[in-house]
Amino acid sequence: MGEAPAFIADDLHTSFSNGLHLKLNEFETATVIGNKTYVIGGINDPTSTGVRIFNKSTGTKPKPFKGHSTILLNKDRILIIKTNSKSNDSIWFLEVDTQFVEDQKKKFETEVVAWSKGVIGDAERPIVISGPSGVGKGTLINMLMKEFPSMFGFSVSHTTRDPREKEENGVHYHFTNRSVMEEEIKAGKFLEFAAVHGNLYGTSVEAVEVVADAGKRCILDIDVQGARSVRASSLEAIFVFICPPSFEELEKRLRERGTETEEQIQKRLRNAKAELEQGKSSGLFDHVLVNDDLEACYERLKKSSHGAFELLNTETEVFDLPMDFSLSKINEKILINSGIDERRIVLDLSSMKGGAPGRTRGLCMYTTGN
Ligand SMILES: Nc1ncnc2c1ncn2[C@@H]1O[C@H](COP(=O)(O)OP(=O)(O)OP(=O)(O)O)[C@@H](O)[C@H]1O
Ligand SMILES: Nc1nc2c(ncn2[C@@H]2O[C@H](COP(=O)(O)O)[C@@H](O)[C@H]2O)c(=O)[nH]1
Repeated sequence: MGEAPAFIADDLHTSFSNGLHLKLNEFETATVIGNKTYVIGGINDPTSTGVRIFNKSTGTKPKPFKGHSTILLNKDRILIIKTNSKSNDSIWFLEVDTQFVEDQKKKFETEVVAWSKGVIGDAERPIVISGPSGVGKGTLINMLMKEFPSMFGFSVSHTTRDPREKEENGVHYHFTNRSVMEEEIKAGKFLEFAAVHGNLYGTSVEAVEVVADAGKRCILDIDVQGARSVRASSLEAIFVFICPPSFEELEKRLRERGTETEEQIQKRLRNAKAELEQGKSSGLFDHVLVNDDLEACYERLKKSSHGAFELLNTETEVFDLPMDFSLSKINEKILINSGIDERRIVLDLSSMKGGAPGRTRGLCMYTTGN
């Protein structure tokens, strides 16, 4: 029996215990086994009994919609264009064999397909900043956010550690507890997570999406293990490692910050040794900066994030897609030919790149003709 992840067709409105919504055709039955739904029967092909297999799907799904057209792209994703919709909510992808789907398959050890929304416009590569505790990552990031508030957005991580004085939930971290976070990790909500200095820390997919959706470049402050996970993920980031000028200076900064107990400081310093070795030698990082003089390091950080200071194109025109259209593909351009007038809408996929998992940016859409 051939097994292919299936696209869920029109009129998605029956719910199954595995969270799947679909409408069965006449004479079809649906059986849920684990996270797969087997739809058997159907009246479309009288010569055989069709079997459709609906696998576990992940990502933000589109709201149920009636009309759509599909086109297969590179055999790794299906492009779905909704009819009678606004251009900013018309483009969806069902990823069947992308890197993101492969990652999810490994994680869940099951077949997975993933929805991702096509987003028109650009999103610059996120910046991952790592380095031992107390080296000055947060200080440098704050300087960047203060100088360029509309350009950079901070990825607010989840953590199971207690908030420090002046730390706000949802601003500095999403403070949570271990059992809740473990459940959310199992549910695939995290792009990366790691046990750091005795607590769990993680970057949710949503934390990155929120920043990208605001048209800003995302900054992640995460440890070396997290950086390694992000490097292996579908997020195309720039990786920067911050070193102290000496171990003694690192200890001094950590103590003078005054936010940890002596026991915690000792633990962080022990971990710093391994982190410094990995950071400097692993080839994981694109840039290694020494934070001796703060201003000088900040200037080098800005240079490392090359391209970051170009203006982001966040303004995109919104227009209506027709009720009826046909699709054709020429190279990297999808032509949406209106069935009613001479108007033709062009979707240019040539610069297609991921701003965040579950979101595809770098798409350009424009109209030609009347
Ligand atoms: N170049 C510098 N020279 C002197 N002090 C610095 C420098 N950079 C940062 N600091 C100070 O070092 C302390 C630690 O900095 P910061 O909190 O930014 O570190 P961090 O790397 O974000 O730590 P953590 O990973 O624990 O969050 C702060 O008190 C900060 O003011
Ligand atoms: N892997 C991840 N590491 C993270 C994340 N958020 C923060 N961190 C790192 O944890 C340590 C300690 O942070 P602190 O706020 O308790 O001092 C530091 O190295 C951070 O970079 C995350 O989401 N994932």
